[in-house]
Amino acid sequence: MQKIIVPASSANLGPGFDSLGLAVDRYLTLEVLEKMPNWQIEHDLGPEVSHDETNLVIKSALTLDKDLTPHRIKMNSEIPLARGLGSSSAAIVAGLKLAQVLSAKQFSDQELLEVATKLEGHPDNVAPALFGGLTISLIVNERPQTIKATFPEIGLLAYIPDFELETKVSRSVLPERLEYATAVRAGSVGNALVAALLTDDLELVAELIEQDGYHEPYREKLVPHLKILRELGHKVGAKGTYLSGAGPTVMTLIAPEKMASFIKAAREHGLTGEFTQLAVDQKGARSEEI
Ligand SMILES: Nc1ncnc2c1ncn2[C@@H]1O[C@H](COP(=O)(O)OP(=O)(O)OP(=O)(O)O)[C@@H](O)[C@H]1O
Ligand SMILES: N[C@@H](CCO)C(=O)O
Repeated sequence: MQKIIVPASSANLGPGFDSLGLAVDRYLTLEVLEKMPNWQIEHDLGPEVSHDETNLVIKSALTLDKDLTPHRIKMNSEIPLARGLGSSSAAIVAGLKLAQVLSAKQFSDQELLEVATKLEGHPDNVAPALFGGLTISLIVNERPQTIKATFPEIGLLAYIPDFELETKVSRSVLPERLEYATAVRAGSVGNALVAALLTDDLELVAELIEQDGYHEPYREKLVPHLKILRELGHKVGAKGTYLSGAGPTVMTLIAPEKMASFIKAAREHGLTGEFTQLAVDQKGARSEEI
């Protein structure tokens, strides 16, 4: 039997809006079971996620190859829905990997990236879900491209609030236009953040990852815990806090030995969501025979 494994991902990393993404070790898995007259996907993700060919996983698979033979699929996901940890991208990438497993045709990594980006709308989550690690992505000449890089050695602590925030809602508060000077500054901060990440300059990362000018200032009202966690991070010497994807999850770069006091302080400030330590997934989406 084939098993497909796809990591969660944390997008933006502050000023890398719609571009930077990091694969993390929470997983969506598919088990490819017997052939069926119609597609059937078993899961316990709740009533809003369908069980037939309208499911995002199956729709994505059929986008790559519309002639796939229907199968029974078992899906398990550790990635919470609509929380900023790339659940929709993981589902899309899992569907593309499913097509790769079932189809007689061959698909290149570039084809997978192109179809996944088209389905998700931007490449920042699908690229790390596909390839693992830290990815720097963009769409140039209408083609998505991505560069895989190494993330510095630092702990990752996610705060996952107990409410959902759909990407389309979180994008609806963004402005249609930015002042020229604001855009220039936001771009230069993003460039320097990438340089700081690639040169392991964690002090500079800590400063720049909190200097986004593209999305966080507009989303703050939807995610009031971002400011609280950022300020607590400064007190305990964290290496930066940012809104993960479209939120509401907030990610803090912080040494593991500082996590307990950070969490304790957050609880004292009334934050009741889940704290979870994450690690970078280096492999990205994969399929294996079990
Ligand atoms: N395993 C899945 N199977 C089918 N549909 C899914 C699955 N996971 C997510 N989805 C769909 O994607 C929606 C969530 O996508 P959304 O872009 O709002 O959030 P996200 O991908 O979790 O967060 P972000 O893009 O900010 O990291 C769900 O409401 C559901 O419709
Ligand atoms: N870059 C995207 C990630 C979520 O899909 C956003 O922040 O809206």
